[in-house]
Amino acid sequence: MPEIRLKHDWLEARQLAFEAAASLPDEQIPLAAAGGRTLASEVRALQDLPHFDSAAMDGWAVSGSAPWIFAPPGERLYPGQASPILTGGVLPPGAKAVLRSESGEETVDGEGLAVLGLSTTAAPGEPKAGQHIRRRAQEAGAGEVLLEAGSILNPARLALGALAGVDELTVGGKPKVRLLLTGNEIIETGLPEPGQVRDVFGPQLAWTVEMLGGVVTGQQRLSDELPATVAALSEDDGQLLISTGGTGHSNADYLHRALAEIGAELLVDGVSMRPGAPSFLAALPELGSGPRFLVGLPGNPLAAFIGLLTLAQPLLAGLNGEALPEIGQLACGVAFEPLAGRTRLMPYRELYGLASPVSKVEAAMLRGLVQAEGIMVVPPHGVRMGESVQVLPLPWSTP
Ligand SMILES: Nc1nc2c(c(=O)[nH]1)N[C@H]1C(S)=C(S)[C@@H](COP(=O)(O)OP(=O)(O)OC[C@H]3O[C@@H](n4cnc5c(N)ncnc54)[C@H](O)[C@@H]3O)O[C@H]1N2
Ligand code: MOO
Repeated sequence: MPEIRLKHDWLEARQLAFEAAASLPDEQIPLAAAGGRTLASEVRALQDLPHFDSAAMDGWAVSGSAPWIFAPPGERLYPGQASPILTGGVLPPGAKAVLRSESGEETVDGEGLAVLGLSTTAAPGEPKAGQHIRRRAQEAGAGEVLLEAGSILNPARLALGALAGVDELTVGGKPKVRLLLTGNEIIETGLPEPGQVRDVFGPQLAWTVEMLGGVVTGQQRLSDELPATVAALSEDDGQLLISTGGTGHSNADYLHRALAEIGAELLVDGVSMRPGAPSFLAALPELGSGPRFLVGLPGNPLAAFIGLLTLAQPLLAGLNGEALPEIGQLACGVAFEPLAGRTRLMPYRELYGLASPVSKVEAAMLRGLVQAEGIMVVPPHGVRMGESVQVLPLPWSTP
């Protein structure tokens, strides 16, 4: 466990959050739930693909050349025999080709026997040997590697897994995240009255967390009271809880009291940054299924987003077995005075190749973030105009 210290500077807090997490073990999950996951072990064809010879067209399986008489369905065909078949149907033994329905005509000969001949629209030479037959193993032989370990399971790969008859896949472990939204003043629909606040996290935080590599298993409104908070922190259902609001130490804030009551360990107790200073990271007591963490985000919307990038993003990267996300560099378009001990995280746009801060970026605002292309990291000692600053991409602008 990292050493516990209070009020970490921004870089240190980010690093601590990353180091707190060990990469999760691989897991087996149902194929249909594996979209977007990283395959941990290769998938081989369990049998030939396809596993039997079949028709690629509706029509007749035929042997020899026209005219054909009909053999009993499914039985071996001898030269001069045919039997009806549908696309995907099992080819009877002895079939040399499939004549598609447009190219054949069933008639009755002089003795009243059903006969298949070529229609007037049949192409010259039709049916060629092997025509319209899907051969066994033409896509893959049994044992061939179909999907490489390390590949991201996109829709085509999932479909191929299904075609191969696979029911479960072994994928890299991904952190399960539950969201706890505090605040008795929060309403989820309609226009808030004075004293009420419209919830800005419910509609998007889960999505943002998914972009950062978490699997959100649930989202819960948490009333401002101690027993409910203790109960919510004591459920054994994943690796990470992310809370919003209630990071303060007022009578209405219960997170810190609940953490103390359950014996949690504060790994990052506030970050010397603006906004988002009260953001914290705690290690929760283990309940049987491995390490559990709580990232506490402040209630102010922009502050919460900065807390998410500072603590939750690196923690999720660590749990996913990924590297700490890289920080970019950009020349700064304005000068910033020093701000004792505080790193400023400012939404910016790139203008003429320079990082230029946007307006409306107070902790409780959101219009600045809407205009932003990234977050610039202004160190406590300030920045001269034209000097390089560190920049973080927004989760939704990451390639
Ligand atoms: N005496 C002090 N007061 C405050 C301090 C301080 O150091 N001393 N720090 C300020 C800072 S900085 C922040 S940030 C906030 C942190 O507040 P909390 O995390 O305790 O959050 P709340 O008090 O619950 O809410 C703050 C603010 O955010 C609004 N909020 C909460 N949830 C939502 C939501 N789901 N959607 C939209 N808005 C939400 C809430 O209504 C409040 O307006 O504390 C400062 N105070
Ligand atoms: O840091 Mo608070 O996070 O200013 O709103």
